Amino acid sequence: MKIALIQLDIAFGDVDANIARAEQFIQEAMKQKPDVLVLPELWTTGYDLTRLNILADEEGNDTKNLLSKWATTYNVHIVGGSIAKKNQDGVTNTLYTFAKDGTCAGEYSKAHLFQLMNEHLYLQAGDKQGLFQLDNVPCASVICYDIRFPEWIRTHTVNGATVLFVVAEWPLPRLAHWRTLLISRAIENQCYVVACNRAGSDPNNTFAGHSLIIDPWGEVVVEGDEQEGVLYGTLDFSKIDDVRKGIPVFSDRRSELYF
Ligand SMILES: NC(=O)CCC(=O)C(=O)O
Repeated sequence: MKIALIQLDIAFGDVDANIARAEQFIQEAMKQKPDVLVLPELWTTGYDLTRLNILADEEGNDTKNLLSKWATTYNVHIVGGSIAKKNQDGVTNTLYTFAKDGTCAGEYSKAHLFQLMNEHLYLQAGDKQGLFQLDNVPCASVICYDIRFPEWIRTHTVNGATVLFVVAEWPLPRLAHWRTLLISRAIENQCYVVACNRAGSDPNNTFAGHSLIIDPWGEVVVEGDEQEGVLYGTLDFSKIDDVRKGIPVFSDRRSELYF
């Protein structure tokens, strides 16, 4: 499975500009014929939280139509970052995955809201797991701060996920945490971690970039720098079986001892 990570520099609150820029990068990425494209967190609006009442996408309908169209037009699966989705209870930070046939393969709303960036003031938390399949590969998606909750990630891998997609707007001052947490999640879950962060700045933060693909042994397959751009990497699923056979963490778990 060949992956392209679109490490976008998101224009603050400018949905049309972000869609146009993302499509330029998608066209560039498709020259390498990836199977899966990944976009970052809140890629249409950025963290323009005070204007979400006008910017958020009603029921995610515009985003779903766009991702479905891109998936069929470019013949590629899309882990569609996340967007602000407006529904009757408020706004969620929601990730849609579309398969190349244009169908929605998964929907996940960020479960852990990040208070340092005021998410709790403007967003509702999700409460459902992010499991889905692409080409019969069991996958899961989570969003940014979720990676600080190993028990949440473990819930997904115990339920079968072998590829963990992470979409993020992770600030530069905590770059070391980003790398360490992602590598740890890959090692402890013996799964691929495919993590797409944004580049650039907004009025409140400078973001880290450093999108990463990490294999089930914890080795970095590819890592970006802080600049906007596209990164490519290939997942070799035999590595998951090899690592899990060598150190059988899942069958050695003592779930009766844990919370
Ligand atoms: N957008 C986010 O969830 C950021 C999370 C973050 O920066 C962290 O340190 O955790």
